[in-house]
Amino acid sequence: MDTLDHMSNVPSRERSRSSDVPEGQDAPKPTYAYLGPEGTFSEAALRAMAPEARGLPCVNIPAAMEAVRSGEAEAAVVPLENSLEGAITVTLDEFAWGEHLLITGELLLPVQFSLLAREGMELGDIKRVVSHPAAITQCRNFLARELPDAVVIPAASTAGAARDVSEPGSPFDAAIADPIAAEVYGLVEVAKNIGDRKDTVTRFVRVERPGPLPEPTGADRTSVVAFLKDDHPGALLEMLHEFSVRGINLTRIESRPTRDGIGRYFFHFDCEGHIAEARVGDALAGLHRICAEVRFLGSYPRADAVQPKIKPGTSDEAFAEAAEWLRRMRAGQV
Ligand SMILES: O=C(O)C(=O)Cc1ccccc1
Repeated sequence: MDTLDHMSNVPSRERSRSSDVPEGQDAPKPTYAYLGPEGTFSEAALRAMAPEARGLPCVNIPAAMEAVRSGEAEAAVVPLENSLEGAITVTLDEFAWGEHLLITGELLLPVQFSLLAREGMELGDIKRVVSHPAAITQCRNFLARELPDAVVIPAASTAGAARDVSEPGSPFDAAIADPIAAEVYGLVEVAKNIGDRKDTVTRFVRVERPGPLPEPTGADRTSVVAFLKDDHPGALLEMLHEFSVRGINLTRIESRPTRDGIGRYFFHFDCEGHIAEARVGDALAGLHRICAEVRFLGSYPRADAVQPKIKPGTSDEAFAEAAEWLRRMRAGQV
């Protein structure tokens, strides 16, 4: 995968809510919250998406999103899914349950993991490994093969784990993290590129307070959360039908517990297209009619710039022509 190609599609447009800057003065740098501390993959994603931004490291993903809600940050960059293990559920749940935020951009970040330890440590010395759960699950084979007896402990972030390992008297022997974290925290790479697959990618999204949407580009993605009205046979099929009948391709579907009891779920959908396009708007309105609640999470340019194939009869022109036909019929102009 060509990283820069994907990164270059990040929209440059800033939805700045700051007032106009007087002539001769530099615009203030926007503040972007991210899962800290320095050296996380989230920080790498943020630097790629908004090189001009001031980074605000946060203790966890919900705190980064909360910094946007409170106005402490203009935006946050948070991981949403990875190509090996799927969803980052804490992010999905924050979108579904937290106060409304909008996704305004995305980035695909190729991710490589290293095993970092203090100088002098060797693989055979490592008994306690610490890292973010998303890193641990992507390095399962390495851990089982090379460190079968090691205890693996989850941490708030990869770089936080590396920082913990670097501290004198640390209870941990090694961290799984970005090689960059070795430089930041004075550690050495005991093993490099230890991911179960060497080509994993994490999708990050930029999150902002509700406001104007990014303009459609022709290669967009739309994200929504849908809560069922009631549990009945075919309820999921009915929701999927709203997309399929309008020729809309889904790019991700996830069920998450409603927290009301076993067997009760709500759904996250990502689909191709922009809510400004007739077929997508119509599908979301259809979902709204049949669901208890639909939370619109945003329409934003796709990082891979892939354009959807428009099925005959589902273009904006086809919708406009059909609406005009209906108007004529209703007026008796047969
Ligand atoms: O902990 C980090 O560095 C993060 O940014 C979260 C994460 C962990 C593993 C892969 C991608 C993102």
